[in-house]
Amino acid sequence: QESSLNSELGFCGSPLIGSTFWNPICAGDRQGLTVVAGSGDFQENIHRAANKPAEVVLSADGILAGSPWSHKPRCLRFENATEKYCLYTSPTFAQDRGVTLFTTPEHKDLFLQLPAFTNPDVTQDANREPNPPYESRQLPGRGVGLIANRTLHRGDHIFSTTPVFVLHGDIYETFADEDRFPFQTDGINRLPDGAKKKFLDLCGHFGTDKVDDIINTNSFAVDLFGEEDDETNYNVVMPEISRLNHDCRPNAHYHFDPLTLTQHVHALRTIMPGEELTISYLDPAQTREERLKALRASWGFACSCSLCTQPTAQAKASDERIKYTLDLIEELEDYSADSLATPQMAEAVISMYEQERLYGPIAEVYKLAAVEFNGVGEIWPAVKYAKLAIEAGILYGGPYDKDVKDMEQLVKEPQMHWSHLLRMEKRMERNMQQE
Ligand SMILES: C[S@@+](CC[C@H](N)C(=O)[O-])C[C@H]1O[C@@H](n2cnc3c(N)ncnc32)[C@H](O)[C@@H]1O
Repeated sequence: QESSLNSELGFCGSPLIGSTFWNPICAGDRQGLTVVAGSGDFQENIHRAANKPAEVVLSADGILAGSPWSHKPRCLRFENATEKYCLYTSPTFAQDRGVTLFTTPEHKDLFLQLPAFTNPDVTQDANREPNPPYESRQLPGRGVGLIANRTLHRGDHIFSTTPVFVLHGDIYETFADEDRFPFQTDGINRLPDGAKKKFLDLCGHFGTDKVDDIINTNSFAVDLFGEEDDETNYNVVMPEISRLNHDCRPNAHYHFDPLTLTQHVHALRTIMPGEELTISYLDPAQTREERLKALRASWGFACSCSLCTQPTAQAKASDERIKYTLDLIEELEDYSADSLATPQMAEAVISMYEQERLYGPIAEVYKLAAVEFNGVGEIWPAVKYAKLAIEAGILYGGPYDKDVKDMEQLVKEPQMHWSHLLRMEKRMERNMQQE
């Protein structure tokens, strides 16, 4: 489960539910023959010159009738591989905001089947900020940030935006920088002026190729197409949401809807006017040292949030709480007969998440508690925690998140849920085997 620049760029850690800030540097690169080619929509003529990348000249003169793309797709292919990755720009996507996809022709066809492309109505409320609950300001030592201009309560919607650049995760491993960079730059140049300006105004911090630097610093990692463990990782840049700075105990969280290609941001707790809106760029259930290291490596700053600047005694207690909860969560996620998990253990984890102010990820431990109570046949506490998991899960993973759906099933029919009496049955089986 995890997501901006794909958050855990530096150490490629496991992502949080839904989209995650990601940093593709961890994907590394590989050198290979570059091919500039047309997509499957166009006839390709490949010309190879000695010691030079093969180049493909498109035989079609213009854009095919009915195509949503404003330019002839250009493609890259690694050596003799069959897979190629092409640039597709739709200037009309999301009420003419526009988007460039850098993906395979096969995935391009899947994108075109998404409601985001087939039904423009689904994105009509995205990217619109008639009366935003924040102002954008330059902040000392942290660049641009967004400051709340009115009181927000937990669950309040802050904004929703669609990406202007969507990149298949495999391009980082497949292509050398010198092949990839010009393509990425071309992908941005093809965008409508408004989207291009919003992208180019974003900050980078690695000081490398401008467009690549902006992608590294500002993209979110999202999973698209396929079943759970078989989904493809994409990096998406949504310029407005990228203005949110990091806090290890943020007051807002985001989730990505893969059907509408829209990222939604909501308040996680009460936010007072004048407070900066923040999200977490990484899995917040890590020790201070781990968080500081990851933030420095992936986003180039020394975190000065309230948690990272606590006095030593509090910081040590927080680290110990986090390590302890991670051990307990491992036990709770063990559904074998040997697990020592109990409902009280799950409640202890909830309490520690509250002490840690982990108001987004707490969705996951509410679920563990619901399952634990249902596992021993205590239906009403199970329903109570399932309801809490749904409330927090909608903010954390979105209304269509699989954990939210699972908890809705538990509330509806606890005795029919996969967890009902699971713990008791496993332990009885084990006892019988031992006798
Ligand atoms: C996704 S951008 C956030 C918006 C950015 N401040 C801007 O001006 O566009 C990430 C960059 O913002 C800065 N940043 C984010 N959170 C910060 C924080 N808590 N303290 C200092 N700098 C931060 C870092 O330079 C980081 O690389």
